[in-house]
Amino acid sequence: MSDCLQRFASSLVVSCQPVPEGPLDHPDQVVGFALAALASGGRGLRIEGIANLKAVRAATDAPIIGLIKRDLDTSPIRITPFLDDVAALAEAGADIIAFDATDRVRPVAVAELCKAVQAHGKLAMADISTIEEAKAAVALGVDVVGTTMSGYTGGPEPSDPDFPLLAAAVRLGRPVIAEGRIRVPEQAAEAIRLGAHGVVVGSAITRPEHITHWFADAIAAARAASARPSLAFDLGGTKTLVALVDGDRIVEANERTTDRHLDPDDWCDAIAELAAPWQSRYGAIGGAVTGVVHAGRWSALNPGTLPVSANYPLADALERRLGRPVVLHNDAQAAAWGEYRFGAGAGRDLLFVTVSTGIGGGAVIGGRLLTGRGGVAGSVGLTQETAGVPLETLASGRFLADAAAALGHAVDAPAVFAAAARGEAWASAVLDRSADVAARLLQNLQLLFDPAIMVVGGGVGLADGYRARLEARLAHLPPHLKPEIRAAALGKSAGVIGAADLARRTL
Ligand SMILES: CC(=O)N[C@H](C=O)[C@@H](O)[C@H](O)[C@H](O)COP(=O)(O)O
Repeated sequence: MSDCLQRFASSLVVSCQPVPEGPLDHPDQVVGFALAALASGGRGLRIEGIANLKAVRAATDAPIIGLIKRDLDTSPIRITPFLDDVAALAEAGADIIAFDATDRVRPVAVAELCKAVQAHGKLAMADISTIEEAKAAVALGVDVVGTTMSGYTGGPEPSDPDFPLLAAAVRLGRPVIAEGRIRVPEQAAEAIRLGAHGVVVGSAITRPEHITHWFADAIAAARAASARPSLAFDLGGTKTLVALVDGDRIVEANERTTDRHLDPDDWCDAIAELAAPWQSRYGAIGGAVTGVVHAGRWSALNPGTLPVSANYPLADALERRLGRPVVLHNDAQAAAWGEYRFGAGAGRDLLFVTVSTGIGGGAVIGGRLLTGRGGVAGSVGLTQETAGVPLETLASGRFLADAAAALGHAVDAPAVFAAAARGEAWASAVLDRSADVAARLLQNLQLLFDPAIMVVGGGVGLADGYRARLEARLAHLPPHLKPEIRAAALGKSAGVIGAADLARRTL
């Protein structure tokens, strides 16, 4: 490998290309950027234009990738399209000359550009956009390949670097420079881990106009999202709650019994009717539903709760009625997020387990709500206690009523708690059976995720004495394995508060 390439092996190369015609578009400023970069860990430079290149060459002997950008009427090729450009760059002191090597209409063939660069005693860098172009360039004998052009040959500009292309190009055996949309240090490090010979970073270091826009746009989006309340709904098996939500505050709410005998179209109509009075008062729209939502489609997890047919297009159905996109989540996932942001979690990693008519859950780990591949992450009630027996059938509110009935007491879950409080042994025994199963679940979840806290909610989970039963069963565990149980703080509002916040974040 040439000495020049060796000098920035596994290192940062800083592209110092001001925004054309911007206030920093002057050779003095380019030299300033270049020297600042070299003084701070940059090992090479990428410089556009002859005047800039000459000025920088006079200021440093660091390796320079030179290029000339042109806007041609007859070709989309912008980077070093002509042989004269190659000669001028060689003359001005570039060590490496970069040229567009994409497979598009061009004034000069890639082979000729490559030959000319090397004839001037310089290294040829092929800026490519596909693996086929990389292969063709390597076959022509270029010295180094850059992923520079990926994402810039048509279609919308992606937001991430093209790491799959980098990884594939590295396998061709020629040095590859990762370039294009590397915005944060972690991406630069990942490029090196993928085998890049060097990493070119431009905009994120030397285009303050772009960087300022990134910040200003993100702030503007957050401002717009928090300027108005969100509309959120929680569609469950027994009730449909629709609310205007401002942060963690329910401004107004409307509720209706969910008619299980109707179908999803009717449930969507109900949501739209309940939201109608607030039409112009909300920004984002978020929804929490029982069952699983993935890519805007809704399916039942437990048809006993609400008999939704598989893959109902819920996002479309609601957007048609509400006139705006709706961000959807499973209800327990949304509640987990609500508790994480505004409730018992207070920003700590948590597992949320709601023991109610059924059992649901959600996980927020590392500040992210886990939704999973298909949307079912956190559905702890459906984990199998023994083959074919979902855990919730042995611990939920439904279980309490069934177990009571089997003992000759035709009562609901609250009545089981009341009987236990009166000292009736049969009721305590039923609660103990549920708590045995739920405590085992919490112990397993601690081992799987090791969250900071375990938030327990739901009518059963929050009923008098239930948490104490769980604590008693976990008391023997050593501190590092023992779940830190907290009572859910948002109650029945957790779903709408979480759904509203999740929607606000996607604006
Ligand atoms: C596509 C194209 O014309 N890229 C140019 C190539 O020299 C420059 O405008 C980029 O700034 C450079 O590639 C570095 O990329 P980023 O600024 O994303 O770090």
